[in-house]
Amino acid sequence: MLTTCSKMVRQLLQPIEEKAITSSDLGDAFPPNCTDDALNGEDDEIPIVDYSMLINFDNPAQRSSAIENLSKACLNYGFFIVKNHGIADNLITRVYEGLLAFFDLAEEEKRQYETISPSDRIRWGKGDTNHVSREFLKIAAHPQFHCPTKPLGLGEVLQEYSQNLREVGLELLRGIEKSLGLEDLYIEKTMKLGTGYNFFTANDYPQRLHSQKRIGQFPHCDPSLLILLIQNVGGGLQLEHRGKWLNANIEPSWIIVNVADHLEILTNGKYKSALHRVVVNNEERRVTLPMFLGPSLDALVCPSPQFVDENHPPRYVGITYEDYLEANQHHIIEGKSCMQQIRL
Ligand SMILES: O=C(O)CCC(=O)C(=O)O
Ligand SMILES: [Fe+2]
Repeated sequence: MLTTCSKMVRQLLQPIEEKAITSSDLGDAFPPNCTDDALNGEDDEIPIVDYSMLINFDNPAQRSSAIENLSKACLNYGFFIVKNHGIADNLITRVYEGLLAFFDLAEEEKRQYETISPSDRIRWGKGDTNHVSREFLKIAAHPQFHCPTKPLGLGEVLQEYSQNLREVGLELLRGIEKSLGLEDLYIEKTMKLGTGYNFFTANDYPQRLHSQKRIGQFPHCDPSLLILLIQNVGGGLQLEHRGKWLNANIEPSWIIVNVADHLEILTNGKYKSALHRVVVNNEERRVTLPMFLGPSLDALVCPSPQFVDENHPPRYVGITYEDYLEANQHHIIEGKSCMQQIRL
């Protein structure tokens, strides 16, 4: 029944053509002349969540205060920095080293991952136009973990990091469901997180020698429930907050988390998917690793009854995570947003 419903929705989705990016597509967020002023972000504060307080179950006052912070951050910003997450600095350093070593491989080694077939769980690509310069590696990490075989050891490091990060992400979701007044494990159960589909996108933005090609990624939102990102050097990522772009000046050992499309759908728009973009730093090569912590591919995601009443009608069509990811002929490793198509 659910599958039929989701299939019908899928047929209703109008394909959006993917097109090459040109300067005329830059929109308000990136005016065609791309002056430095238009690309600059502001250094306002970003909310911080202390993870060690969130998991301090022996100290209810500390845990409540962390949940309160989570709640304000999700409601007023849609993003926050996580400190004291317990993932060893040394493991994070090895992740950056492994990714840099992958991107440093000869191009013919990486090209084997360029194909776009429905069965792909690893995908490599690069873009280098007038405005954008980025190389990426996408890998599915859960329920099955996939990784290129070279460089040696990358798979082990990423898998260990992925397991650690997943635990942090699940704990954050438990805090979030508490902040929303939902029963314990509500998100885990309804989104079938035991088989939750998680993927990574590793991004490599080369250093810039000129003020052009500063755009790493155009403004966008992403699918999944939460996105947990680390970056080897500060600067680059900007998140939209009340009409301003805030610089995510986070240290290599911190995690920046943002609310993504499927938490917006589940909460019927109470928590909003965070709009973000990347404007790269001119001096340093920057590697980032967001993890997209999502529902199970077969989970039907629709506004939960707790957020729907006479005054708050459902704002989104229910659709399985898999159908959402595959809308517009995208494959599930692509991770493209299609919120505008499911808004009611
Ligand atoms: O590299 C970044 O800072 C952000 C990456 C991102 O937004 C993405 O890969 O979807
Ligand atoms: Fe993104």
